[in-house]
Amino acid sequence: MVGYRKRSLPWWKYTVEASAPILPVPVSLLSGFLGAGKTTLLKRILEEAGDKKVAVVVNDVAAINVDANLVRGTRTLANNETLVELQNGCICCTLRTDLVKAIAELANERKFDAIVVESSGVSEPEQVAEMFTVKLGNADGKKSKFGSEGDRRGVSEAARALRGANTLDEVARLDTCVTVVDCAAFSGDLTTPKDLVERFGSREKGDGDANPGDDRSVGQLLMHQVEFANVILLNKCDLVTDAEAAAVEASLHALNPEAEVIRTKRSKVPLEKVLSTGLFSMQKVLDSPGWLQHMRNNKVTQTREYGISSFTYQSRTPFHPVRLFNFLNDHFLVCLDEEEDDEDDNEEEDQEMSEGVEETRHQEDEDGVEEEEQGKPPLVVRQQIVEEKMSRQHQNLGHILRSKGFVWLANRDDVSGSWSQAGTVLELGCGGPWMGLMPEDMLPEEGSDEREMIERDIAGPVLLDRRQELVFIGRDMNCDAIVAALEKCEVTRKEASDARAAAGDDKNGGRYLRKDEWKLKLDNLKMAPIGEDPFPLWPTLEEMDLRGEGGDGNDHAGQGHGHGH
Ligand SMILES: Nc1nc2c(ncn2[C@@H]2O[C@H](COP(=O)(O)OP(=O)(O)OP(=O)(O)O)[C@@H](O)[C@H]2O)c(=O)[nH]1
Repeated sequence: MVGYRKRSLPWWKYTVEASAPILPVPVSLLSGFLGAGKTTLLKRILEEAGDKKVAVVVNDVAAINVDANLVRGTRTLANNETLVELQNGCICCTLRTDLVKAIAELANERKFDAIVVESSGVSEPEQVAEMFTVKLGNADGKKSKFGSEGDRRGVSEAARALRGANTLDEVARLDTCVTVVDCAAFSGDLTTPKDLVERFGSREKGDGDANPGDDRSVGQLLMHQVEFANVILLNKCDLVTDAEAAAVEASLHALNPEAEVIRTKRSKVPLEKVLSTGLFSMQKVLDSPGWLQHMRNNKVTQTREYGISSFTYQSRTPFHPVRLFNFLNDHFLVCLDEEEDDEDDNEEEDQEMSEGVEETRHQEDEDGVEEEEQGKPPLVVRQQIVEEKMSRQHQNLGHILRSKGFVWLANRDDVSGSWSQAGTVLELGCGGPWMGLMPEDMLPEEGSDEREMIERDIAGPVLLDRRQELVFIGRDMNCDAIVAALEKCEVTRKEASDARAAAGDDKNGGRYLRKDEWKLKLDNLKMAPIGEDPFPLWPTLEEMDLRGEGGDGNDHAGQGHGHGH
């Protein structure tokens, strides 16, 4: 028989070990639009936390932290909970290092069972999540290259707060991303013609959260918050009928099938659904958007309840740029970016990317804002334009909530187009080189899932992976009409032959070309009489400098298969 000897520890060991929470402390990140119910949820968490010690970090972009005052105004902070206010900036851009510092300091107090961060309405949870794994410094006091020059002090302060840890997640781990959605405002926010300042108020004027230089659309921001969530609270259900709530719930399930969607009134939810759930993992949440799952699983169509459906449009014929633009412009507000991201502009920013942090668009300087605003029609006019486009869309195609993927434009054979639509706004810009043109050693490892997906897309040595692949998620969508409309945008054999003939390649009117080859080298494609090529120039393969800092294989493997926000 094995002997057993009872050992006792000195009393101080018991107290320390029994009460000090083990690092890393779980962090819940609350996102959601202005007025969705985040502060209401936060107050509820504090009121119902019982024995749990919860620290809160509240971010208000304005100089006066209204939310902090609201929380402080309740009796909820009576139990030694701590409230940290981060104001005059946004935790996903200008206050990133302040956030790391605040969380690290709270975690190192070793008295909290959980930390809850309430972000401002305009912040993107993905940008906050990235901060947990950014290397800020190490025990030797070395600092990583991170942040803009002006933020070096912030970086060293944050690094110091980590007390020797390299990354925040060594002391505090992101545990749950909760997005609160206002059920009554969801559809309106997706289709609003308002810009962020009109929707959220202006930080500059001190009446809201948005930065006047911020060109993100309201619908795209909402979509990012919904897609990057483990738990979605569908709040304010008291303001809609059951059927309306069910329809929004079905939409959210389609947009993010991995998230748990919980209908709430006044953000009333069992705390175990939002605290210490253990649900967050970066890979899982990046993989969770409905469009990506649809694309990955190679699903063609899927029908759900409440008229929600999704399908993928696939084709190996390029679009005629003018016809495509005209079709899009009839049904959406079209934004044509020259490049999907502009973070590759200089070496320093490349370095930041490699550290896992990129400059976000809403901290851009505000140069040119006035000019842009001067050119913008007044809201009533934009409202009218949107109503016309939406009514045409609903009548011809149904309600398209979200579509995403990439496109092949005739006369741009080397570079894919990246298509991202949320509600009213559709963005189409350069999506990087086709995978088939990437040097072999820059592709993901052979045998990996990413590599298999790329190989699956290669349609032969000429066409390679050039194709249209677009996932549509919507309500009462007329899939046949969408497919027919997109097919009409494709370049015809006659147009291609004429284009080749115009380039002096007219021996047989193009007929000597193999079936797949007539789709390529259409630089002389005729745009008139229907118009000029409306798409701005995209960088060429040479300009992209595939082997440069910005062109690593993994990054581009993300094209179409990664998160692609
Ligand atoms: N009718 C109704 N009102 C709600 C509900 N939840 C919150 N509210 C109210 O909506 C308003 C905004 O709620 P908040 O919790 O402050 O929203 P928030 O997301 O924190 O908003 P910001 O802090 O401004 O970004 C408050 O007046 C709440 O009382 C709900 O479920 N139904």
